[in-house]
Amino acid sequence: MNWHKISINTSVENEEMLTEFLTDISNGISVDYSMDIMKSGVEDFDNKFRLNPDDYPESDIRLTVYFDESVSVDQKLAQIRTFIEETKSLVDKDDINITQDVVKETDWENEWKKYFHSFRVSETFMIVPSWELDDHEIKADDRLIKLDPGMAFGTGDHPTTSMCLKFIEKIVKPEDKIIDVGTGSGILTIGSHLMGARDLTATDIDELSLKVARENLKLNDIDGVEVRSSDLLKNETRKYTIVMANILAHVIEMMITDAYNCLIPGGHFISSGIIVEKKEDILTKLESAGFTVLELLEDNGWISILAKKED
Ligand SMILES: C[S@@+](CC[C@H](N)C(=O)[O-])C[C@H]1O[C@@H](n2cnc3c(N)ncnc32)[C@H](O)[C@@H]1O
Repeated sequence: MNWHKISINTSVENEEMLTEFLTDISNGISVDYSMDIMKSGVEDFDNKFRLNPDDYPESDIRLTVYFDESVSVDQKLAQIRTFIEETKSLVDKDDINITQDVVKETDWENEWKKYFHSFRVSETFMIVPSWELDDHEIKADDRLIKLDPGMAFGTGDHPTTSMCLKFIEKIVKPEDKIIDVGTGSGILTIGSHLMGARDLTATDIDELSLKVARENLKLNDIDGVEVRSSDLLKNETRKYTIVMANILAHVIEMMITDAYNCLIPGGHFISSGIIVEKKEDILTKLESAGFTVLELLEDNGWISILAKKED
């Protein structure tokens, strides 16, 4: 099915009037705020919403409504234009910008496949999307991570993920017991399996991510991973040789002490998803929990840390 999408970019002063009107003539409305407005309204914005800065509108706000294909979009556009013309209390009318688009329902699932292709993440790790498995050349010592990320985070092209894979390539051994906290697409667990590790636990708080992770493990012919729902390391009683987590800095902060307690002496903590501005904070917290920081990687404003619990 196709949907008509109408977006209106305007000043924040018009939000209330337009929202009320658009709610009346549609089945639902979404409002996006500019980066500046979000920053002023959300405490700790950089930590929480920095992942997709391009998603924010350039105008103060963007109001978006959808109509199914049976509705006359021209009629809806005319209604909206008349409302804008006739409503005296709306401000900056010349800067109200209306755009219209048609969205195919199936595209939401498949559109991104056009942009996601095989690529090398580190010396030996290659990411290969499931729809490109047959048409790509493999070097003798390449480690292929076959992936269909679906709606879960973790295609390997985000620096926070690729830096984790570089640490995994460097330290993971077959005898390791590993927990991948916030597994997303399962990419770090698959990478660890390719390094020979077999005692693997992958957790996430999000059910959809767990489903995608299970599918990706299957795609890579990996059995025996414990995939389960969990909130960070709360209620974790097992001991591991490696804890890895690519979440955001404020979440990493919350789990540092639990990570230390879940590791055997000599165990490693790989943490990622940390913006450079939080670097000193996290390093201090790691050290005061008892970790020794072994290595730090930095890429595009993000850092990843390899730390060790001393023997
Ligand atoms: C940035 S993604 C990382 C995905 C993948 N590990 C990677 O490196 O690409 C963070 C993941 O952590 C999960 N997450 C967020 N908060 C969590 C929590 N409190 N407990 C467990 N998982 C959490 C999210 O659902 C998401 O899948």
